[in-house]
Amino acid sequence: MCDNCGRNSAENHPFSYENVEKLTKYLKERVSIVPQIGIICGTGLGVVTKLLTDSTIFDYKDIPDFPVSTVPGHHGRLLFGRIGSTPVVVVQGRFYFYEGNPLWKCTLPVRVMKLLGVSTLILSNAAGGINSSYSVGDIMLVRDHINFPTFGGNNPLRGPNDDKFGPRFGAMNDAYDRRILVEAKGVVKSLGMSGVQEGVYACIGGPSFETVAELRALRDLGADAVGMSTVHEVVVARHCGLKCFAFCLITNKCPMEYDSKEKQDHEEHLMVGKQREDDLKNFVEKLVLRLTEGNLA
Ligand SMILES: O=P(O)(O)O[C@H]1O[C@H](CO)[C@@H](O)[C@H]1O
Ligand SMILES: Nc1nc2[nH]cnc2c(=O)[nH]1
Repeated sequence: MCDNCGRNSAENHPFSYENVEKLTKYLKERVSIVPQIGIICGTGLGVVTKLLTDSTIFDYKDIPDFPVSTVPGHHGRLLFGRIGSTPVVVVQGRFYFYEGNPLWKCTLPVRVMKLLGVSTLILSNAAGGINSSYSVGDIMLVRDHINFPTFGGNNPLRGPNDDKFGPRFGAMNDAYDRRILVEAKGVVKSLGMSGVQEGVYACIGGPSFETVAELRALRDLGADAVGMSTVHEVVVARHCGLKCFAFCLITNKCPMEYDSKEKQDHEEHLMVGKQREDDLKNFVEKLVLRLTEGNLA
């Protein structure tokens, strides 16, 4: 029974704290790892799962009340394991607004991770490069975001606030943890990685990609890259006190001119992820180790 609205099924309306607790209990009873870091895999970025040792895997369809993924390239699995000695949980299979999900449902995995014990979240995504200096295959460390759905009132925290998760009104000027960003830059340097940028990610609702006029507007508003995810997860993560770090794989250059040859194509975005797999895997592995060693996780 939902405490917020009194209805029976937890499937079609916001989960109360108790609903999420129940869901989390199901997982806790079946896995001994208490994850410290949560990782959300973006489109084509499932390579991170290869880092896990000692893993226990749940298909979403087997977890009572958990939504299922429908987007190609997203497996729909929750994986528990270790990266080095650090206990982690990996979300492989996002839920998107454009699939018809309300944002509270898109962000459910974040609250599940919180109640599992996670304190730091690493989010990744495939994004289009708006900044003219970006190339396909670049990695952009996210300094900040522009949450367009929220400009229109569509925020995952809309509706009754559950104080057990966090306060009604929350600051977002420190959405992306500065100290983790500094560590991430240190990892980039130590690995000698090239093609790494730092910038602002804009989220639009999708699933259609942007018009040229929309892309120019996003650029003029300060966006360096654009996608359809991540920001609502960060809103919910910050609400419940998780530290956040995010990075984008630039899978395409956005067509900023009417005669641009660039084209946005989901299958191609998956391919670019494959091409940068090794770098992404090494980056996440080293970052997790650094955060643990530096007591930042
Ligand atoms: O943000 P992630 O999950 O990487 O997915 C990105 O890739 C898809 C488009 O190819 C969109 O869903 C966009 O948001
Ligand atoms: N909205 C949007 N999402 C993406 N995901 C990967 N590339 C893009 C893009 O160009 N635009």
